[in-house]
Amino acid sequence: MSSAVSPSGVAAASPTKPARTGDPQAASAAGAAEAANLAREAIRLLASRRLPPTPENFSSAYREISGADPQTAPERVLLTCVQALASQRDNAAEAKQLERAAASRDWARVLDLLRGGEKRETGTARLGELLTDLLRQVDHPARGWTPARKKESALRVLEASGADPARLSERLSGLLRSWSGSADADRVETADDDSPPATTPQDSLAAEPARSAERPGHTSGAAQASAPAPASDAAGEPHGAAAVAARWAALSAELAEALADSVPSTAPEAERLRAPLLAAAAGRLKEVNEVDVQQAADCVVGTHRRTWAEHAEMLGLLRDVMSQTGSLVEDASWVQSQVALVNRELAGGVNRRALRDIRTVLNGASAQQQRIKRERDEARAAFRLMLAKVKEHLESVGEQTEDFIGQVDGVSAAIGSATSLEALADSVAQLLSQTRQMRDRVVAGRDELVNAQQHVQELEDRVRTLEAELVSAGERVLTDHLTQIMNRRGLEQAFEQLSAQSSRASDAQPRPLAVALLDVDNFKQLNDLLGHAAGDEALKHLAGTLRATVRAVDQAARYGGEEFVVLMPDTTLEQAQQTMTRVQRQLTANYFLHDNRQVLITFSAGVTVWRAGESLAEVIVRADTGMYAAKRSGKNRVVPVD
Ligand SMILES: Nc1nc2c(ncn2[C@@H]2O[C@H](COP(=O)(O)OP(=O)(O)OP(=O)(O)O)[C@@H](O)[C@H]2O)c(=O)[nH]1
Repeated sequence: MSSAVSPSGVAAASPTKPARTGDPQAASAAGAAEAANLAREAIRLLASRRLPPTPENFSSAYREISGADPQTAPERVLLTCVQALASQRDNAAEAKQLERAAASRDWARVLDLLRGGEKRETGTARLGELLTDLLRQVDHPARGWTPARKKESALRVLEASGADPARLSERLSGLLRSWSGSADADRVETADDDSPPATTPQDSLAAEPARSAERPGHTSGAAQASAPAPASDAAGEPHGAAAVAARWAALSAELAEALADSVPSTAPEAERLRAPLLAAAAGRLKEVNEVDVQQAADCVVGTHRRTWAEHAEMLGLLRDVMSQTGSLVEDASWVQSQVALVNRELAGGVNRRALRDIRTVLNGASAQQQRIKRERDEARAAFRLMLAKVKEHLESVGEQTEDFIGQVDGVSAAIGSATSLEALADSVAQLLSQTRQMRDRVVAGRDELVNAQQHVQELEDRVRTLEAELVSAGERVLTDHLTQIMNRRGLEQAFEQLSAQSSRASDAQPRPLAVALLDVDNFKQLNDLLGHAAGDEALKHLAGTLRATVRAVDQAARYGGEEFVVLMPDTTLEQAQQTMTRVQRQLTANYFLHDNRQVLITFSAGVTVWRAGESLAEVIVRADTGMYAAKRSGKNRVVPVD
């Protein structure tokens, strides 16, 4: 849930409009805990529906869960949200500041901290917020700042900052501070500007006729058309306050358009967020309100922040890969598989957790590789030593054998010429002693060789074990840590292989690849009744049953949460349906045991057959329609989709 709830989203949800009717002192500890749980559940619900945690969405989710309006206990709810956000901060000092500000009900400070903090690092991320503040504040007169003067100073900042978002952010921050009376506007606006500051906004504008409106590629014609008709000079050029108004209308339109362009198309409700901004870009400023702009800005800021964080993570990962390549070249196949893994991650759109996983694996693998290298070097040295010993031994055996043969010949001659029994006995005793010595030397040499060979064997075994560990470290990144079956990444890899295999099928030998999507029935209820840990065990039980029931060539994966996917090569739609029904029967025969109680786990599934050229996501969407049909028609069934 932490990834689904963006800090900026919750910041927008709560502190911007804190209700002031709550009575925290009257609330009992139990009531506060309940409110905290409800708030957490509300945020979870929003995350599961992929809705941004705006004040409206939050209120309706809270109402849906509790049946009550969160406005009845606003401060408690707010406090819970801020505490949740604080607990997600990496920076302990920032987390403490947040908690302290929330505890003292200093919501303005909370908002400031939520907006400041991490975003200070990224000029781009800050920009969305600054532009929102700028739009919001510009029409409000402040001490020493008429709206016209504000607009004029904003124009100067924008024009003087070029295309550098960090510079623009810094200057806009300064400008906003100066509007609120805490800084010198001219210093901020012209900090590294060579041109002397204009004496008045009007002078400045008169000296530089409507530059922004003339910019090539500028698309705010509609905005200009709908702005109040500016007063014109003899040449037809607007001037004075009218010129300011015209340029401001153009600028607002440009800003709105830029903000609309920055809302990523993948964002939930992207079209809804973009619509009011596009209306503003077309000059229909009345259709836009503060909440719309704030929501869009939050979305843009959140996306930028994630992108920057992922970017930083990716750079770190690439650095790791580069620094590890040297030590990994010993095992080229392993390197290739890891490089393929990294490439796949990068191609599929990076996300922080995946990158962090890969990084951990690569770091572990690098250390492992170093150990392998060391032990392999030792094994090689021991082997060389053993060879040297064998050679030495063979040489000495050769010499000794020659000596021995000489001695035996000598003794034979002595035996042949022995004239007495005593002389014969001496010669035989000599022969026996020489034979014994020879045998002792052979045994000693053999023992030495056996020891050396054992040592080499041990070292080789160790290298083999380490290499196997290295491979399993690579595989770990493809395995779901809870159920020990494949995770989504593993599934993608298996799908690539099996779909390629299925593509090679001929008419004479069709190789259909069936895909099943399973979703556990009433899993929330199971979690609620038996606890989350039991829920985890139930998932493990299901994964184990799945793996044990399908064929070895079938690939089962945890797709996420309580959803599983099974890829079944060489399987028709009908066979796939039968297989999933068999898994269901197996689950009823093989109950999940919790505290010695039998708990029946059922699932609903959709099955379909992959069509050539389809992506994994596409075929899963089709299986998903079957799964939903199974849920709607009473659950615990399998629905095939052609
Ligand atoms: N214990 C546990 N629960 C999880 C895990 N992942 C997701 N869940 C929970 O699974 C539940 C899914 O709930 P719903 O999507 O409402 O689905 P359901 O209760 O199974 O309802 P139906 O699908 O309509 O049968 C949520 O409560 C999630 O918190 C997990 O890894 N472990």
